Amino acid sequence: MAAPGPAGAAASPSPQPPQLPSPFAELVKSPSGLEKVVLRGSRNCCVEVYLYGGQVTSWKNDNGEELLFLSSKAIFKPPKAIRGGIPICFPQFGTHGNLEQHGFARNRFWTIDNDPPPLPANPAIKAYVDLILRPSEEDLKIWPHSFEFRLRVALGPSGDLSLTSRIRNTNTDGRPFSYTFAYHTYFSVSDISEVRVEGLETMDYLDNLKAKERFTEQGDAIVFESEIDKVYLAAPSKIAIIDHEKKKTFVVTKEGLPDSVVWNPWDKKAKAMQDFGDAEYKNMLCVEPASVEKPITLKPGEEWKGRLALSAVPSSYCSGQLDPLKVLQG
Ligand SMILES: O=P(O)(O)OC[C@H]1O[C@@H](O)[C@H](O)[C@@H](O)[C@@H]1O
Repeated sequence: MAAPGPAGAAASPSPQPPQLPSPFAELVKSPSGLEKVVLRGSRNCCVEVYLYGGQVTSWKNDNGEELLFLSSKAIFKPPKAIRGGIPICFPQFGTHGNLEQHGFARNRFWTIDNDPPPLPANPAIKAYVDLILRPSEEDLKIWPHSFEFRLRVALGPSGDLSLTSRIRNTNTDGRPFSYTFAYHTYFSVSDISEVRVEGLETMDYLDNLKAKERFTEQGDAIVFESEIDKVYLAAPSKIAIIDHEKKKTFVVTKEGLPDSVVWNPWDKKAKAMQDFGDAEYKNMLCVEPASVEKPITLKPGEEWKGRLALSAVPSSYCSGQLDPLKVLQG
């Protein structure tokens, strides 16, 4: 029996934080009061995932260098989604439907899922966390479908970050549902005018700045001189973001996600966003593996899987040595 406290009342044990299956994952409270899971890898390698939005907000390499962009003006207070990292757009990407822009998953509280159905085993991955989102009564009023959305965030031994989403239709009334989806990934870059994206040249895209009209990308790799908001269709499974100044290449690998959005608000839109610094557009680029053009449809009991894997490798492109095909084909 517990010993009585000073006032004679039984001492209540201090609440224990939930145990996570990975010894390299820890649940902590951020200064904003929101909870986040910290995944630790070798040396200074580290990933942070907020339960709010199921959102990765930080990915650091061995040297402790931040690889994702998070706005200095990001608001960590519901219902605002956190500006930066990797927001999850579900069940709607952008304005492709009647829901709020980018759907509601990014501003809901997810919970830790300590007993998810197994994923293919990868013994090399020691730092991971599984989250789950189910719709609330309120959510069912705006999107009348029952679902389970399981998200695994994993930090690989060489510092690679992967996100695996599994979405299951749990409707009991026999109805299918359809959705669009994106991993709205904000990369940190040295200077947007020194960046090029390879893998999307010659692709068809829908231009969000031109009423979603369809065009074909011309010429070489994508470079940035003004606002861009394009949905590249049937994009390849590997895309390279080459940062000349940092001599770094991000390799974005996607599975189950045919499209890829590329977004930078540039100066005018940056100024109009309350949670984004006026000049921050220079230091970020969104490349967002997505399924936008053709919504995904699931019948009751069916499950969809979409995976994003990110790695950051040194590049020597500025000296003209890098063969883009080597980056894209491994
Ligand atoms: O401000 P939000 O809702 O986070 O959206 C940011 C941008 O997200 C991009 O994915 C969209 O293509 C843009 O049209 C949008 O402006």
